[in-house]
Amino acid sequence: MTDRLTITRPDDWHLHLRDGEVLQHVVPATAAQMGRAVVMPNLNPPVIDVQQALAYRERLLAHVPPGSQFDPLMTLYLTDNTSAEMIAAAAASKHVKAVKLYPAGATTNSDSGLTDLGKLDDICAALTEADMPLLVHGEVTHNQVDIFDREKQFLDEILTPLAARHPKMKLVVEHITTRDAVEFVQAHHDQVGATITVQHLAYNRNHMLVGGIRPHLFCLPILKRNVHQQALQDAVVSGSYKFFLGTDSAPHAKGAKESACGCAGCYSAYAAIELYAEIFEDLGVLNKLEAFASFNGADFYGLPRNTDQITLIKEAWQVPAEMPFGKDIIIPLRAGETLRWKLAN
Ligand SMILES: NC(=O)N[C@@H](CC(=O)O)C(=O)O
Ligand SMILES: [Zn+2]
Ligand SMILES: [Zn+2]
Repeated sequence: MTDRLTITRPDDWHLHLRDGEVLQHVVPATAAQMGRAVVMPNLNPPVIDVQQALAYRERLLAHVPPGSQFDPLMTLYLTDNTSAEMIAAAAASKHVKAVKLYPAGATTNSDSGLTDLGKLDDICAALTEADMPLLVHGEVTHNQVDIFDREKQFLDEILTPLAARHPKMKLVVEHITTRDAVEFVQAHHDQVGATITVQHLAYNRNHMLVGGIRPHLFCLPILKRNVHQQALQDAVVSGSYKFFLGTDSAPHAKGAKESACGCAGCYSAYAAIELYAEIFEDLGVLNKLEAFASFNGADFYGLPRNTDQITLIKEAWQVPAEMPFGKDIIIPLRAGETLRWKLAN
């Protein structure tokens, strides 16, 4: 039985850190384990240009503990006003690594998202030119489309033709949740990859809805039926280099989740690598954790792999029932439960 696992330091290729006083909690949590994280730009108001991204990065760096080399990789939020010049400027900056597409209204703070997807072609041409990836929250937002079908419909309606028109553009389908998305990624060339979260590997919609509604498992895209969870598990078991770690850790205060109109998002960053390790072990592929967590994403982005290592120890510990979150508290994923792996420090 493995009771110690040393791997190259991982990176989180999809992370929400928010802003303001909660940074004192969430930045050190990720910096304790990840070498880098792709920081999502859906602040309110969103991060739309290089200047804002660099200013946000400074606010993040102010909370990185001394001695940590944690490097926040910044993203720009695509709006109807994003221009090819703004993308060229982002590519020329050292710290902006990608552009994020939120269809307007798709998720938390996406009201400034692209309303006219017809504008995407110019953006994609500029991204291809800059060799910068387009990150997508892949869900359509039409009222008539069922929430469980929104990812598949986005793939069929938007991403399949877009990838065909821009075959050289790097495209990351973020936080995939369906068998359709796994097949989409597998069917494309190496320029198309995907992030997979802890919650979409560990849960399906029954976990969220049977025996009572569990608001802390509500995230977007929403948890799907078990055959889709199985397809995501098969994708990581396959060891394909097209899939990589992206927690989509998306913290919201307890009250914002336990509400008549609760926010979407799970807080997993506090123990991201431990949570993935447990899942990979359950799937019998602990030996594939390192590539998923520490190699595939860096290779996809064309960035060097981290050179230092982390060690996980087989040591049971209990996740706190709640954690401080600025003036609020937050209920982490798996609150009160026992985790099997612990990061050594
Ligand atoms: N994943 C979520 O459920 N929520 C994210 C937004 C997102 O990534 O779609 C958030 O910012 O809260
Ligand atoms: Zn999203
Ligand atoms: Zn997200």
